[in-house]
Amino acid sequence: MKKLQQIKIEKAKMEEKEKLQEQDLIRLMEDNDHYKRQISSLDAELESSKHAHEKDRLKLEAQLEQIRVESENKILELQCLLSESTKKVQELEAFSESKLVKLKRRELGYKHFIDSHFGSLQELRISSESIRQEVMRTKEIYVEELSHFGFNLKGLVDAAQNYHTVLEENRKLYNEVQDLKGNIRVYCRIRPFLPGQSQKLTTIEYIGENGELVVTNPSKLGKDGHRLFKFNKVFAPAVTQEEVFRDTQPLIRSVLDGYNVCIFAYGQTGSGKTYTMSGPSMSSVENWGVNYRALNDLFNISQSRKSSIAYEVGVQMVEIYNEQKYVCHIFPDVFFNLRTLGIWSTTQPNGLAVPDASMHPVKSTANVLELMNIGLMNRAVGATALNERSSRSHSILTVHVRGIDLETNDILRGCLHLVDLAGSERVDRSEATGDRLREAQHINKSLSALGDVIFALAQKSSHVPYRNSKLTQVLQSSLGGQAKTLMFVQLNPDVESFSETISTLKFAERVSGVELGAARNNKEGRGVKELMDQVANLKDTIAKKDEEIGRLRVPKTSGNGERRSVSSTRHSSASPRRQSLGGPRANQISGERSSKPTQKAASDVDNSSEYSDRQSDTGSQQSMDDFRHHRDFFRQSRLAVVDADLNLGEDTDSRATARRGQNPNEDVVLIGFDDAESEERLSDISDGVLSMGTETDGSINSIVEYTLFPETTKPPSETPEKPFIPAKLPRPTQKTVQTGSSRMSLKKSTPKVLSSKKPPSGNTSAVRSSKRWQ
Ligand SMILES: Nc1ncnc2c1ncn2[C@@H]1O[C@H](COP(=O)(O)OP(=O)(O)OP(=O)(O)O)[C@@H](O)[C@H]1O
Repeated sequence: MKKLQQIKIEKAKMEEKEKLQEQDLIRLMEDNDHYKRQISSLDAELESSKHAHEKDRLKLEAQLEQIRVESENKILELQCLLSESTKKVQELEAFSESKLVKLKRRELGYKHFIDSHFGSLQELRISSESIRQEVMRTKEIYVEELSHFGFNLKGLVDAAQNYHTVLEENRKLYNEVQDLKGNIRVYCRIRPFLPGQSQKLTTIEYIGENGELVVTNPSKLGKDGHRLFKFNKVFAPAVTQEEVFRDTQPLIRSVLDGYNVCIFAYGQTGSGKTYTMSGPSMSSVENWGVNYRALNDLFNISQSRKSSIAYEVGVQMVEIYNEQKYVCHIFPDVFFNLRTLGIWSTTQPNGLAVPDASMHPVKSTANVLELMNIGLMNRAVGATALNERSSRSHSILTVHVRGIDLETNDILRGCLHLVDLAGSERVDRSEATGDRLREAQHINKSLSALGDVIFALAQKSSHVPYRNSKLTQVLQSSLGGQAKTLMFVQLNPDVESFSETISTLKFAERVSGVELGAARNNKEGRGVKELMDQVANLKDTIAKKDEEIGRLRVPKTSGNGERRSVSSTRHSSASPRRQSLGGPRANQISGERSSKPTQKAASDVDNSSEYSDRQSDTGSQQSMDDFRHHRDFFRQSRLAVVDADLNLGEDTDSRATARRGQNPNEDVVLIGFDDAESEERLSDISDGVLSMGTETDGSINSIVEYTLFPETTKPPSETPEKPFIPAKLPRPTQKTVQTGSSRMSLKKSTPKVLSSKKPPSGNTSAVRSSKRWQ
């Protein structure tokens, strides 16, 4: 049992063990499955990695092949480069070899050069030593010469210190010479016939070298047909612009010395005023008129003086039209109404009479030419727009000069007025009305005012009527005082312009006579003049006798021949002025006239001019006495004529006074004469009268007042009462018949001249009464 028990225990153990073994087996079988599965997955993995590896291997082999090809190419390239480099190295070796050879050669050359220069240096050293010795010697000479120069320089310094004093003295002397020549000068210039006018008859018979001028009245034969005038200078038609300027030049210099100068051109339309003042064109220098030449001169002189005086130049270019407006041509927008412009009442402290807004600084002639071109262009435009106004307006170019003396800081101020006056023709003959009449009146007024100012200055009158017109106001600074005045009297030689020519010449003669009557020259001048008159008269008598003898000897020739002989005799006369100076012969004529009024009327142009001659001869004192004398008479006569004219039979004094009180301009229109003769007579006589009216109040009224009564201006002849007889009012009709032919020709001529601008029309009598002094 025990054994069985043991066996049983052993059997249980055996069974236990078997159970464990079974479990192990199961586990091992599971492990085996697991491992089998693992092995199969590892197989699959191995297979895939084998594929991948195979792929990589193929890829790497391809890359290897590519690299191999590339490296083979590279090797080839490198082999090429190597061969090239080898070639280059060989070349460089060859080049450096040759360079070396060259450098060696050059080194040899330098060696030679240095050797030779070394030799020269030795030579230079030797010569520098000799030069040093030379310099020492020269230095000694210099010192000697320097002391000599110092001595000379001292003299120069003294001279330089005196330079300013000498310059000042020179200026003074120069201007004294100018003063001696007279502060008012009159140059007469005769225009040549224009192309196509060569067939025309001329009124100019003789031009003397000393300013004598003989004009012929084509309608009067014999002696009465000739008139003699004397001016400072007469320029023949052929005289060039340069020659005309040569006689004007000295005045330009005065402007730079601080003087005021006024140069104006007077004459009828188309007589060459613009030609003389501006020239026909600016393009050619030889045609330049006074304006351009004057400015050119100003700049040239100012340049030559620039080391001692610094000059500044400014120009103004204005136009006065109808006494109301002026246009600044350089600045066409500047268009002022003079009536509202207070500045016109007096000259400004800076010497400007017009607002300095219109002033333009200029630095050279080219500058001026440019400005004047603009000005002329603007004027041309204005002229078209305003119906060719240029002939009926005064064009004024004013040059202001300011100089600073660099040594003393003194300031010099000079002013040059260059004036192209309005046409001076007798507008009254053209029967103008409306605007034209107004223009005529204004031109008359301003030209008369200009004459009044000149005469007032000549008479040294305490009152100079500058304010009577805008023209004289603008020119105020350059008229009177130290100012110098030059008038160009422009003549048209055409016979048709004879009447205008005579009027112009009479005006000019009176202006020129002004200077002759000046205090300083008068004393010496008159004695000489009287003697010259006597000589001239004697020569005249001899010539007459010769003529008579000639006539008795040879058969009587034609009228023309006779006339020629008269004129030729006259040419040979020593003093052509004899006739106009009014010696004993003139008195005789005057006497005849008063006793035979009908004969006198036959040539009233000459009558009044003879008076004018006498007037200039009698001197300023006499003139002033005459003036006072006549003025009283004018008043009486004027009143009488107003009365006669209106035929009212009332108290003339009160009527006239009342009328004057109403409107000063009314007289101008109302006092008229229908008779053409009286019209001409009035203008002629105005020559002799208006100049005396310098101390009037200057209105148009007063101008007309003194213009209308010609006879009263006749100087007293033997008996002082005679001039008071208004012998020319009224004039017998018979006289008109006697002078009919000459009058016709005169009357025809005037409208012709005017028609070149614009044919005027209208009421004669109205214009007539505004007769201006010519
Ligand atoms: N000395 C001269 N030589 C040649 N031609 C001249 C001379 N003077 C004037 N003329 C010519 O005569 C003509 C009229 O001259 P200009 O225009 O100067 O006269 P004006 O008096 O100024 O006239 P206006 O009063 O109309 O201005 C112009 O054709 C001008 O070229």
